[in-house]
Amino acid sequence: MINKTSRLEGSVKAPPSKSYTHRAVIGASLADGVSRIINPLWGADCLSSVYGCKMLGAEIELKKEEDEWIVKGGKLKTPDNVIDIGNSGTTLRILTSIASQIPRGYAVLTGDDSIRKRPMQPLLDALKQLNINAFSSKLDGTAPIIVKSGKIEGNKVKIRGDISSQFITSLMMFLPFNKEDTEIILTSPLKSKPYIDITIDILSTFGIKIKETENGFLVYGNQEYKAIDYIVEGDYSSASYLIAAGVLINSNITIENLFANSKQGDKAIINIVKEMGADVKVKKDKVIIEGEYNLEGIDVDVRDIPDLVPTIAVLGCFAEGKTEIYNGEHVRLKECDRLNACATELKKMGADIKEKPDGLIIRGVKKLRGAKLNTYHDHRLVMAFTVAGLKAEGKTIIEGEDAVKISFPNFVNVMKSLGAKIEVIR
Ligand SMILES: O=C(O)C1=C[C@@H](OP(=O)(O)O)[C@@H](O)[C@H](O)C1
Ligand SMILES: C=C(OP(=O)(O)O)C(=O)O
Repeated sequence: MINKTSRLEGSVKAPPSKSYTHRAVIGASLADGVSRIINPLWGADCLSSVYGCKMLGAEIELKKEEDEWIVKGGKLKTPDNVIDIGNSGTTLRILTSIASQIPRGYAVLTGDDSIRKRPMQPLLDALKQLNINAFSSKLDGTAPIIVKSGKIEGNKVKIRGDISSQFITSLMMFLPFNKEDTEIILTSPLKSKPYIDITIDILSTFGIKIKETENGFLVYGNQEYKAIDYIVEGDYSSASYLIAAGVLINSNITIENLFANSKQGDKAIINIVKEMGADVKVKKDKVIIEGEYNLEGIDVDVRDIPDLVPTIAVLGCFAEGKTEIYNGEHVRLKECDRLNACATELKKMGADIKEKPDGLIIRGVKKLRGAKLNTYHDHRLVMAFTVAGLKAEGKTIIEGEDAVKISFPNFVNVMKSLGAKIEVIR
């Protein structure tokens, strides 16, 4: 239950990056040797990657006190059971390609109700072009996915870029095992590109080279992952809820562990709130928010920042005039249809919000009223709607609050430490 909060104060650390943690643990599992992942995200999605990598042969020790994961990788094995990756799209997509490199037999990857609806066919079709047999058990392009052990063949693969960049990340992480250099050719414009930049960035740390080309990417063949020590940076998508709360409520807060030179696309949240009129201060490794701002509505292209949509939708509700979110067709393909969910639920608070095929049009009403909101088992909706609840008149009940464990397990405590009036009712 959330109550209107009139002041936020204090200093908090942004949780570690979900995207970097996934790639770090999977890359380390492919490297012959021992890697250390320092400051990993202990969120359920990243633990799904840990579990999947273990099932595929990595030895991983999770050291809570040291806040480190020790990964001994390099030898893939045939899993002795189905791999249940829970709610994590990133894990499902990346491990589908990797699983083809087990020495013999099959791997089966599945997950929860939401994951078994998320698109996989473009990746399955791409793998087929490389002589890898992976298919949907229901023959409808969704998990469970059955992957057959096989040798990569060919030097070209075509894939569309507009459904999920995770397909391309997946290919990038497995193609170093091809004997030949492989060209990834995009057949439609790439969305969520910054996540590819994250992949290329961390893969270079593992010693894997990828080149951007005119039509896509070139992954060099016959490359070996090398073991590394890796410190995971803070997560801008998770920080977006803290930043949104900070600019909407009278605040004096500092969010540490956010690096100004990060490759994360979601650092765009800084420019979005600045453009809306909030004078947040950006330092080398932190963001400072002081005061309370009157925000103005803006148009936001979310092609490369799909995960910020719920945050921007909430900001738009409290801004003067119109906020338009566009280029976000892929935002419907996440844990739930987030465009529809934002429109449906924020309306319950009195928001003026219209759904379009590729986005939302929000007319700021300045005042929302507390309501009972469904969050569709979606962590980002829980966090964005919490921010709306802190600014709304009266009480807001957020159903399914425990979904925050996916990407920001201590979200409620962090918010409470800043003074947010939140009570968890179980
Ligand atoms: O590769 C990643 O770490 C991610 C890519 C994005 O998905 P899409 O590429 O499917 O848009 C993003 O929404 C997701 O939360 C994380
Ligand atoms: C869509 C998300 O993650 P994934 O695709 O890994 O499930 C997310 O974290 O918002």
